[in-house]
Amino acid sequence: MTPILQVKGITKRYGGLTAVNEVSFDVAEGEILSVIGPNGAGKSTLFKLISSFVTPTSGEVLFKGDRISGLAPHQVARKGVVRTFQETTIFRSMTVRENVIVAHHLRSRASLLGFFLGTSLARQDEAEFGASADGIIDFLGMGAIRDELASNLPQGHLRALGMAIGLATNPRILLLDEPFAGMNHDETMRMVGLVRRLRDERGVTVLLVEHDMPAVMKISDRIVVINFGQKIAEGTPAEIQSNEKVIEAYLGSEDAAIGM
Ligand SMILES: Nc1ncnc2c1ncn2[C@@H]1O[C@H](COP(=O)(O)OP(=O)(O)OP(=O)(O)O)[C@@H](O)[C@H]1O
Repeated sequence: MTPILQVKGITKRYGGLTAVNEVSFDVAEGEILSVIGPNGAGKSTLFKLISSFVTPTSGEVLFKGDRISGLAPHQVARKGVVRTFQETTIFRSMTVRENVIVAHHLRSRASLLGFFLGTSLARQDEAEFGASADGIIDFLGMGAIRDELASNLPQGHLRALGMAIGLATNPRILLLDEPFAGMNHDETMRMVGLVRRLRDERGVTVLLVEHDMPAVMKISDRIVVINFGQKIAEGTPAEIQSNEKVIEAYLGSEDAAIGM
């Protein structure tokens, strides 16, 4: 079966600096794959290359066998490859539900202008989007804060809202940028459970960049390790934890040791 995502020899140079260097890997449909590596290794750049926020210097990314590199980020998102958290737009003066409804307009037939002008197509979308938004909010266990203004939400809830906004675009692949950052153990475990359910119940393929090693080891089917822009290892959590190159890359870095 063709992998849902293929990263093929992708390179990104900024002037003399090679942020990502000839990285290749495949992602199978329904897989949870983490990208890890010391600070500055090139993980965020790799995510931006996959979601087409930056253009590769060379190499390409294929989604379901079609090249997506070179498309605009919104075109890639419409195809179903959605990056969330760092560049998610949350309208702080809107409620949780309103934010999730507005996010549906990325896949809307009517334009966002139509939504504000109240055209009939937009009104039809509105009813459909309201029901879908409620489904997502319930799925994420956010029912109690449905009508809360985003400006009143603490960090953990804002993150959940970021995920709800990502889900509103009906992704086939969700790219999560440090989903556990700033969370305590209980919040992290709750988020781990949610990501698993996303895959199990909605069939979403998940790629994540994360520094929280215990969470990465718990959640991932497979891990890709990047150091100085290059892929140095790829394998199951158990394989990665005992990989000499990986242990060496992490020695002396700010991140906690790879083992637990
Ligand atoms: N827009 C840019 N212009 C110039 N250099 C950049 C740019 N974006 C990233 N870099 C450089 O590319 C390298 C990789 O950065 P990147 O943010 O991808 O690493 P990272 O692994 O995500 O780091 P962290 O874990 O600290 O978030 C770094 O040396 C960074 O300074």
